[in-house]
This record gives sequence, structure tokens and C-alpha cells, in this order.
Amino acid sequence: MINVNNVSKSFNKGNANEVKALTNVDLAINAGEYVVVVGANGSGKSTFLNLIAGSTLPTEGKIILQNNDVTNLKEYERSKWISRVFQNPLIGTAPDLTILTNFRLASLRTQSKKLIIGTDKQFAERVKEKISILKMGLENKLDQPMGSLSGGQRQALTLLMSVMDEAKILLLDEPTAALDPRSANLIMTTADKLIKEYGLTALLVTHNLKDAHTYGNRILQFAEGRIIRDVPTQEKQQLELNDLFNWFE
Ligand SMILES: Nc1ncnc2c1ncn2[C@@H]1O[C@H](COP(=O)(O)OP(=O)(O)OP(=O)(O)O)[C@@H](O)[C@H]1O
Repeated sequence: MINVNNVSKSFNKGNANEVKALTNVDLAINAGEYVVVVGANGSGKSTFLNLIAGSTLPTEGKIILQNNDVTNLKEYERSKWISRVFQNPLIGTAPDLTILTNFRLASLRTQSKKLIIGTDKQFAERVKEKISILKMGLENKLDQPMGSLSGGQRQALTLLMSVMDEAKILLLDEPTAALDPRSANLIMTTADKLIKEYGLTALLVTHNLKDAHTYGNRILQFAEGRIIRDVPTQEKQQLELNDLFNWFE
């Protein structure tokens, strides 16, 4: 599903301030895997996600998505494979537009034919039905501006919009970092549910080791631009939360 073939990434290559953000990262992620990525600040986690998304290009190596070599494709050219949720709930939605209009825009952006086809009324009904999964009562507020919602509510809707399109890969880059514990928990459980329901392949970057322990079926630890641990499903299930804390000592 995702192949990262011997990828390295340097910033400011050849200059005195060159940074080797990733060195020889080689990894295969199977369809349906939910991979959690942990590591200290600056260890290369976001760069790794950016390389998969195409927001930054590798200095060396190849990125293959569903057997397509996308190494030199730009971010928007990869959007049919990839959806992304960022740390900041304000990214990804337009605050002055209503919830419904935001969903309409998202469906146009991703060209999900399933959503575009049908009248406005049918579209609204579909969005309502989807939003009710969140159990936040937002299905009755479709005409409310996105900006009037809390960060947690906005992030939940962003997550939902991003999984409703055709993309099969979901990248979650610290999606709960800006949220209070209750909203964070809601986002994590919602993401988990949606990943299973839509059969997505997902990558979650997090500093929350409790979440890293609870969610996903594989865990990677990055250090200084390299993968230093790759723990598969069965081993991950046997990990204690304390084991994860010990990785950082
Ligand atoms: N655009 C850039 N220009 C120069 N250096 C960069 C750039 N982006 C990242 N880096 C450097 O690459 C290294 C890896 O950064 P990255 O953001 O991938 O780490 P991270 O593990 O996501 O960190 P954090 O947990 O703090 O978000 C760091 O040394 C960082 O300073």
C-alpha cells in the first residue's frame, strides 16, 4: 500500500546549516494498517508524513502509493490517495461558511462522485447522516458557521470530511495537540472508528504515549531521522504503557 524505499531528506543541502531530517528510511505499510509514529522532537516524524503527502520531496529514495511511484508528484496530485488532518483545528475548514458548505467544498475538492451526485437536499441528508456518527448533535446545526464551533467539534468534522472522500490513506499529524483531554479523546475514538469503518490505512504522529499505546496495530519510533523501532501487531498488543515511556529514557 505504502512503500518508502530508502528515503533520505536533507534541508539546506550543501550549506553550512544542512539538516539531515531523515536517513535511509525503508518501510512497507500494508493496506489496513494503523501505524503510530512516536519519537522525540526533531526526530523526523513530520518530515516522514510530509514526504508521504508530497508537501516535501525526498533528497534520495522513492515513495510508492498503491503501486504508483509518486516520488515526484506534488501534494495535490497525490490527494486521490491521501487525506490529512493537522494539529490545528483551524486548518482545513472555512470559518465563515456553514458546516454544510464546508462539506460541499470538501466534496468538490476531492471530487467524490458519490457526494456530488444528487440534489442539495439529498446532499444535506447524507451529510446529516454522516455527522450523526459523531454523536455531538451537530447534524442539527448544518447552517451554523464553522467558526462558531469549538476546536474539538471542528476537528471532528475535519476528520469526517477527510475520510468521506475516495482516499484510502489517512495521515494524522498530532490531531489532538491543541485540544482539551475530553475533545482529544473524542477525536481519537472517532478516528479509530472511521479508520475501521472506511477500511483506511492510517498513520498517526503523536507525543501522547497513552494514545500510542491504545490505538493502532503497529508502532514506529523515530530517533535522529531513522526508524529505531518497528513493533508489529502482536508485539504491540503485549506492550505495557511503561515500556513506551522507557523508550524515551
Ligand atoms: N523546512 C525545514 N527547513 C529546515 N529544517 C527543517 C525543516 N523541516 C524540518 N526541519 C528539521 O528537520 C528535523 C526533523 O524535523 P521534524 O519536524 O520532521 O521532526 P518531528 O519529529 O516532527 O519534531 P516535533 O516532534 O517537534 O514535531 C529537525 O531538525 C528540523 O529542525
